[in-house]
Amino acid sequence: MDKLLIRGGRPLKGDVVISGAKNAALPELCAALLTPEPVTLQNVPQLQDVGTTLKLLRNMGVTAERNEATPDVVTLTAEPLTTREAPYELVKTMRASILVLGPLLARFGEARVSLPGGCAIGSRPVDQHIKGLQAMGADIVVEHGYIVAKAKRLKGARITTDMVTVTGTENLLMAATLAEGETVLENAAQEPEIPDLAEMLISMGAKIEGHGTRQIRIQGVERLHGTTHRIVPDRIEAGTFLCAVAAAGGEAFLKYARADHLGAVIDKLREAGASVESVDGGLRVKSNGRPRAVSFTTSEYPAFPTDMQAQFMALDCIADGAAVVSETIFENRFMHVNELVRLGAQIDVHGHTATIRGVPKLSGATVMATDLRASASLVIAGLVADGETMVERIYHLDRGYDRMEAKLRGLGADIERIK
Ligand SMILES: CC(=O)N[C@H]1[C@@H](OP(=O)(O)OP(=O)(O)OC[C@H]2O[C@@H](n3ccc(=O)[nH]c3=O)[C@H](O)[C@@H]2O)O[C@H](CO)[C@@H](O)[C@@H]1O
Ligand SMILES: C=C(OP(=O)(O)O)C(=O)O
Repeated sequence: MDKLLIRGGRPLKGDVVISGAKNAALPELCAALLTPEPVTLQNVPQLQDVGTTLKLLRNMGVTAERNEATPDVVTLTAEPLTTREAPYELVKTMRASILVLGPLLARFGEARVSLPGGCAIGSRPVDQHIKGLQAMGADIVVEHGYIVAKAKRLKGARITTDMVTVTGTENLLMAATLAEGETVLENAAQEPEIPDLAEMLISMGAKIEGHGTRQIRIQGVERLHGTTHRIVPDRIEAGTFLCAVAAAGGEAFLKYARADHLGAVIDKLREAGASVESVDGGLRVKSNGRPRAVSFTTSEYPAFPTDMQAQFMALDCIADGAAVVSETIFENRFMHVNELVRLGAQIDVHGHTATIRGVPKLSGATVMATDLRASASLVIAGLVADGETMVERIYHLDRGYDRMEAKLRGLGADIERIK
């Protein structure tokens, strides 16, 4: 199993290119199922979850070709399909596999998708996806660990989800594009990946309004056609590099990073004392010495993202003062705390709240990554710690970051992958 060896204490300096967003790429790859015509995606990040999604789609008969000269361009053709099934072996490694459910059901009238099951950060049920599709007339049973769904043609409906769900909104949005009549999604997620998906679907002939707001209206059409779409830059990857520079010191230019998608994170970084500036083509970040401790609460976009909680906590670990961090989205998303403590951090957890008392220095040790963003948090901690930090189980990191250690090395970090 690969590990990362980090020799901490070096400031970061230089330019880094932000890749396409994992959380936009995954639904957008699945959206290719909605049409028999070729769909080309540009700016596809090179990460494990994309590989798993391509495997899942190919397993159904989709042809998916990466352009050799430009590996960030993938063309998919979902015709003919040999099966409408997403097997457990593939779904278990990536919860976002549930995103094939809506498109399969909408275009083919049937789908058999393994239940994703629990994962490190919480139980993560998909009841809202199922409830929404049932409201659109689907006949759904859960048997032998699979969601088995059938519908002659989905019918438009008004759907109010019990909570804001990102992939739930995406699944229902994709399904509604081919349904008969109008669908109104109330309490829809507003994360930037949703309008990006909606723009892609519109370019395929879908009729969608209100994406990026709490209410999305979709007029179903008979069929969708092929398209070429460029995936939005990854705001969480950008946020991770912003935190890394603010914690480790130095300054960097993040090419393609978008300030308008990172409002809450940038506000908190400024509160911590870093300078973050929107410049032509990206973001510039500069550390102004030891950060100040900053408290925050995770919530739905546009509030502070849960996917940045662990990385910002690493910054708070070496900040001046104490911070209180509340996690409101996932019930078990403090798995990084015990590992940060192994590096010398002072953190107490009570339920959904962590109190961090900043220390002047962390000290390198061997730590174990437990989930994707926890891994990124340990890498940031390793960059600021004295001596050597070994981060084990980085397959979690590889799931969602495009060549992170190479990008950090480009900024001057002393970090290497141990095979
Ligand atoms: C591939 C992708 O885009 N993943 C993101 C997506 O995950 P994902 O879409 O899985 O997260 P959701 O927005 O659905 O989850 C929000 C909350 O709703 C709950 N819930 C959700 C659906 C459901 O049917 N029932 C239910 O109870 C979840 O357990 C969680 O507590 O949004 C999360 C929240 O911003 C991010 O951390 C993930 O990076
Ligand atoms: C939790 C995450 O992803 P996923 O929903 O794919 O598990 C994440 O990107 O931080």
